[in-house]
Amino acid sequence: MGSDLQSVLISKEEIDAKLAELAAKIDAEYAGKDLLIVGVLKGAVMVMADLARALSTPVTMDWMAVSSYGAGTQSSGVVRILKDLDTDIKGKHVLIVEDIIDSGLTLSWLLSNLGSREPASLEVCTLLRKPDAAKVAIDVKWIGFDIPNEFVVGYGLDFAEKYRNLPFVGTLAPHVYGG
Ligand SMILES: O=P(O)(O)OC[C@H]1O[C@H](OP(=O)(O)OP(=O)(O)O)[C@H](O)[C@@H]1O
Ligand code: HPA
Ligand SMILES: [Mg+2]
Repeated sequence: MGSDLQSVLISKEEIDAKLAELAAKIDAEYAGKDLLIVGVLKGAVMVMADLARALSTPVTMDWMAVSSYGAGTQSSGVVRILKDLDTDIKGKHVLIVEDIIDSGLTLSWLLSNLGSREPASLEVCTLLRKPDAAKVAIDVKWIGFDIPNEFVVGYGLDFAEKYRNLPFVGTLAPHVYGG
């Protein structure tokens, strides 16, 4: 596992099973509708890739890049758009796909930003959520796992851009980030 990691919190098998479960629910919700899934770069790349392949509903995919964490383990609270959507979402059914909701600040900002573009519907699917870290309340329709308020890495999630390619979600040893 390497000395930088403290423990495996959610295994690859648990992630796969959860995404299959979420995909079945999303398929049922959007049957007969055109669905655009929007991945929030960079963290959501793994969830997007695996969730999209677990869905039976044909989807189109677009990406937004925002950043609020920089190189630290605390949200700066300031969300910057690094890359906007390529497509106009007016009148479309949009599902935002996230890796994690931590303080909720990123998603709260995204929901208001994308909501103002008048989509037909706007929902959220996230693999992880930290209920004890919430600074704003957000209505999230599909949640994979509620996790403790610890900094996690892997399966898209980084610490200073590292560890995104781990196939599981793990906790980082405090010495790595000065904890
Ligand atoms: O609920 P919050 O406290 O706002 O945190 C969640 C957001 O933070 C992470 O993104 P980050 O800004 O680190 O960019 P990245 O996806 O490129 O790593 C994560 O991917 C979410 O988008
Ligand atoms: O726990 C986390 N780990 C990695 N990136 C994050 N972005 C928000 N919370 C986290
Ligand atoms: Mg990050």
